[in-house]
Amino acid sequence: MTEQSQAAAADPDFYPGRVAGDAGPEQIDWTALRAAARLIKEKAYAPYSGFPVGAAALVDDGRIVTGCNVENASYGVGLCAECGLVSSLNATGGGRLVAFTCVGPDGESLMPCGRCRQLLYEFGGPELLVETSHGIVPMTQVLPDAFGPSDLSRATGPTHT
Ligand SMILES: O=c1ccn([C@H]2C[C@H](O)[C@@H](CO)O2)c(=O)[nH]1
Repeated sequence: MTEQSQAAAADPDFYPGRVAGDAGPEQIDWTALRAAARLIKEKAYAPYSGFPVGAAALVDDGRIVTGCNVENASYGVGLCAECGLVSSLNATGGGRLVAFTCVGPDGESLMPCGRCRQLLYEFGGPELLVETSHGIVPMTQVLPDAFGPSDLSRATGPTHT
């Protein structure tokens, strides 16, 4: 059992990086986050789709992490901007995502794709604030009834036939 799955087993509300005392949407500098997403979008490698994406998130220690999409000639293995963002989060010290925004080719808000909602849930949990074209909403609205780390507490151990 890993340290994280032990923590998940001990606390049903566990998710990595959880802290008390969350900031509300009004405490977040969304303009700065959007600017960071627009800036990193310029680094996207999207020669196949022509659809550059930039993502930026505020971490609970105040730093901002970003990511851009990186495509591949083997289309299916392309990486979304959120993949780069969560990699950067972990590479630069970990922590919990507090607020997230993503922009598409026009620099305007873009909803994270289905898989990336799960990536974001892992590191932001249900309270992560997400900017959408219709306002700022918690992750519970973006990924309702989410499967998450705490569900793994029901594991029965390795099986094979
Ligand atoms: O949330 C999303 C949705 C799409 N893309 C990328 C994947 C692909 O490179 C391009 C077109 O789907 O946009 C992201 O980076 N994040």
